[in-house]
Amino acid sequence: MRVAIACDHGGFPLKAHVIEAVRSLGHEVVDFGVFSEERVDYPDFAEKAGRALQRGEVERAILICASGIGVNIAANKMRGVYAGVCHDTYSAHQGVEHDNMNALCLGGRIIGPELAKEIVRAFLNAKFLGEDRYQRRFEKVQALEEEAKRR
Ligand SMILES: O=C(CO)[C@H](O)[C@H](O)[C@H](O)COP(=O)(O)O
Repeated sequence: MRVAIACDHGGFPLKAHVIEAVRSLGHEVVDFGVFSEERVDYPDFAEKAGRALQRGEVERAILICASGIGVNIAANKMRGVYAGVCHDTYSAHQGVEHDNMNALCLGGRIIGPELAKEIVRAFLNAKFLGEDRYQRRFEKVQALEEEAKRR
């Protein structure tokens, strides 16, 4: 699959390791930057990857800032983007299987490269189970999303 990757300066040191993990699974990386540790604003890069998800150009996104929190907040403001901060492998696969998470957020100042790579593998290998209860809950999330547009 095609996977968008975007980070800010706080996530930049981890980005190369994440890209390596994505490619090692045979997936294609679409890299939305950044390309240095020069200070930037995380919403700008979360938006680039989120728009690619919305346009259907990628199936998943991985966003990295210092904590994972900023990019997560920004990404979840975008329709059709379902992001979660995961610093353990269980959350990374369960978030996809149960919640249809399509964007993984990582903190470059929180975890190291080896754990990040395992988390990325868990996220990309997982599929939404779509069983009745998970589908029902996901549709309720989508209903909240629609309601937010009207308010
Ligand atoms: O981690 C973040 C938000 O949760 C941000 O993306 C920044 O990386 C963090 O705030 C650090 O920014 P700074 O300009 O290096 O202080």
